[in-house]
Amino acid sequence: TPNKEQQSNPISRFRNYLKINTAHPTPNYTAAVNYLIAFAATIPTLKTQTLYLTTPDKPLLLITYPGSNPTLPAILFNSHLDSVPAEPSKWLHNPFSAHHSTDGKIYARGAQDDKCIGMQYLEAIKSLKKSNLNYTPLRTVHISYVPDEEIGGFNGMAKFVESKEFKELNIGFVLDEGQASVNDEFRVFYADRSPWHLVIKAEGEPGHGSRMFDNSAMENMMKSVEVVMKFRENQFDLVKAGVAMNSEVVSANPVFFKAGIETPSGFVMNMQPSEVMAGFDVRLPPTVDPDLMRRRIVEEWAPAWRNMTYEITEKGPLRDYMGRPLMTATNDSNPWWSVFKQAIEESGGKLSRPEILPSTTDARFMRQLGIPTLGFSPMKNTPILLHDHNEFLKDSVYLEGIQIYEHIIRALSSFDGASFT
Ligand SMILES: CSCC[C@H](NC=O)C(=O)O
Ligand SMILES: [Zn+2]
Ligand SMILES: [Zn+2]
Repeated sequence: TPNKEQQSNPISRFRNYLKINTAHPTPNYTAAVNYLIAFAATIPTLKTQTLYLTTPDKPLLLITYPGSNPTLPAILFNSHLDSVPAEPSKWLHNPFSAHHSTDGKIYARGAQDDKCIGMQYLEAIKSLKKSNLNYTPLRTVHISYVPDEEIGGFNGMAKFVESKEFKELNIGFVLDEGQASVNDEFRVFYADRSPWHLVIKAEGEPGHGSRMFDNSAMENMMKSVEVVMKFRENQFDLVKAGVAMNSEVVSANPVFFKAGIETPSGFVMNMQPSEVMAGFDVRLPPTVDPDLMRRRIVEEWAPAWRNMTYEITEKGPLRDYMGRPLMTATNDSNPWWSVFKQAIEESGGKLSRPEILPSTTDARFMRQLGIPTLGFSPMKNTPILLHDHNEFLKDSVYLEGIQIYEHIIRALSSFDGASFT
């Protein structure tokens, strides 16, 4: 009969975390936080604290591994509690059963994004304490579990970084989630692209469906759509030609069109509507000047002379408190970078060239405060399945990740920073 240790091992603990459904729109944050608190309680010296920065159904869990010199800036390891929804009928296995296949794959929503890292942080500390009894961190290590990253983080990390509790942590460096790598090198991210939700609206002359006339709302909108799609093609051509990576160009993807006069029996066919709307998901790399982009939108995408209006909703900051683009240095000017990189190398791993993340994470809120923040999830030789059907992570990749974090946590938390605090 299996003993207790065999029943509860890193893989079973990961699978149990994955079985807690924290998918939007109804994430069970309370269950996830209770589970993490119970696991943290099995690791000596860890302290836990639950913060409620908005409503009681959106807890934020903070776990602390105290360092011997609390005056030094601390290290923060962040992960989000939530995940995007899943369509179970389109999966091979139920996305909330954490099915473990005979070839080692663990299928679950959140397996890659990002419940793996949330559990790996704790497993790494557990393992570090077991294998290295004398190890005490110099710097304090904090682990945060935040709600709502997938819907923008406005009631999660955005509130946390503004809190008195966060300021008191005196964070010097942050690791947050990254993305899987399809080859043998780990990926690391020094910036995100900023999302803009752009809605453009065209107005024009209504009229009988049989009439040809200038300036209908539809015609005005179609002209804009052509302009946006041409811009998109030019940006995408840079990627296809190998001149830039996907995350280094501006993406502008149409996500909705709203037009026509709809009745219970369908769209009215013989009326040309007086109003049309289209929505675009626009992503700006930190290297792009947002004012130039705004001018392009006013002058070319939604020009008033074509009877168009627009609304841009910026989903987060573009610049830090000093007005600088939200980028973390990945060279010797950033001592944390050097310590991080060396830890990866000492663990036997290799890093590929630092990248900009194509999407957005909570890292932007910490970079806004000027805190160096890198995106990193130790998943190599793994297909990129975040937000996809059949998201999975191999057990061996998960376990290797725990060892990588042991190296990272030890290196960062023992970094004395000599001339640097
Ligand atoms: C509007 S902010 C949304 C944040 C989201 N993050 C993960 O996918 C993203 O779309 O990048
Ligand atoms: Zn994520
Ligand atoms: Zn995500």
